[in-house]
Amino acid sequence: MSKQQGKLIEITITDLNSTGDGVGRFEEIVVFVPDTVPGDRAIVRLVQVKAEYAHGKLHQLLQASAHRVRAGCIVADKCGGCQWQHIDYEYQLVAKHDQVIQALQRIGGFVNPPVDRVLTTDAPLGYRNKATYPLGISASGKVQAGYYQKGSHRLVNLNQCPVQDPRLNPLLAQVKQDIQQRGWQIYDEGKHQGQIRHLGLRIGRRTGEMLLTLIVKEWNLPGIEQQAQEWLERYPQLVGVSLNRNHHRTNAIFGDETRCVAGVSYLREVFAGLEFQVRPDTFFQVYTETAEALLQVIQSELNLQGQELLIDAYCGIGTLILPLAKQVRQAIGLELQPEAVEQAVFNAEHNGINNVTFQVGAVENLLPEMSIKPDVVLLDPPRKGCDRAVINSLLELKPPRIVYVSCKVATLARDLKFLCQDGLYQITSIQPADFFPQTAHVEAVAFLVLTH
Ligand SMILES: C[S@@+](CC[C@H](N)C(=O)[O-])C[C@H]1O[C@@H](n2cnc3c(N)ncnc32)[C@H](O)[C@@H]1O
Repeated sequence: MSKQQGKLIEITITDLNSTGDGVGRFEEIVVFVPDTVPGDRAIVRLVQVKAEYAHGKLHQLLQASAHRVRAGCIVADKCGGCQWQHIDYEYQLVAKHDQVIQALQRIGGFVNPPVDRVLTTDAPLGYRNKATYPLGISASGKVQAGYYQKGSHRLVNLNQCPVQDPRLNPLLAQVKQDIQQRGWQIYDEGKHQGQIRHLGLRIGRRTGEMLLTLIVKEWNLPGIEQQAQEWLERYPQLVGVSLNRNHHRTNAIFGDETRCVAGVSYLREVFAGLEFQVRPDTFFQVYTETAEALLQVIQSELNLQGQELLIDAYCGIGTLILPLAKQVRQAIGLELQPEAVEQAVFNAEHNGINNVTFQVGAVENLLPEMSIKPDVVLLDPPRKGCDRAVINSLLELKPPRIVYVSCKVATLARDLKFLCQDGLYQITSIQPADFFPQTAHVEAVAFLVLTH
């Protein structure tokens, strides 16, 4: 038997899979190897062997691919935050384009999907406007913050992260020290004990305003008011410090309740020419500039004439619906999270947009109850995609145009298959966008028209 666990094999990497691992073949099986690139020839240690595939670990690089680069991060080989720091940026874009095509072909059954080049604003580092770091304790008792190692809950301690907006970095090391000095207990997920679980940082790219949030197990954190004031004084761009309580045994980061401890409970950001207030606990696209470029593609593709009724399902704090509302007769936003809707209502009023209303609830409950006939439905669901009830309502409502914004192409492909069954809808184009450089994640927008 030539494929035992632990065995060293020599392979050539020919592909990348959807989670970002290199893919090669050894004898009759497929081998997935993190940290490799198509074109690499390598010695790989088999770490898990199944009948038709195996997982391997890079042991020695014999010949480096032409697409391999030196990572822009010193912990890139350990940290699970990025998968593609070792791949040149041009090739990352090519790989993401392929990823979208493959998902549409394999999962959606589309033979020749019309996928455009990946949209990018060409700043593959220093782009993220938000960081949420799990906290931990080192063997010597030091407070740590960082990301988990690939496939584990072991923390890789960071004092800076090259994909984050560099203005957030100075806070990281100092806040860890302050937590240590205050003697606040770091949460232990095994025992479900301790006080602080995560450190959240957020920045308005255009305004420079920052928010600091501690995600805590219980509200009681002695000295937090004084510490929060000290942080506000030390960092003039920091406009608010909040606590968010998550007292559940869960992998979800944020809990349901957020309280501002010092300063204000939101930062201001300029997006598509509008001023938004963004809270620590509501969704906002992490790459502001590319999200704005994608919105321009949506606007140009839709070519709205001012007469349309638009529904934005999964509208968040109004990032997409508010700029679009200025180009239609009426807009309706649907959103599950009450805090996001509250913020969306504020953002609409603040920008003088008065042809938009919002409904709080799950799209799968709200949409089937709607008796109106929208001209355009915009969908921007979380990674799991649309509930089947949402797809069924769309098949009944038959809006002439659907725009589907997705952060997971597998569920996009699944949902497009349902919408295009029997030829009811046709995809006119698909625009991928690089919202997450250095990672294997890709955003994509599909434009659909009703055919009959
Ligand atoms: C990917 S975000 C998009 C938000 C917004 N379109 C934007 O660009 O900022 C998805 C949003 O859907 C909301 N959401 C998740 N599940 C939902 C559901 N079943 N019904 C309605 N909204 C939901 C989340 O709270 C989140 O605000």
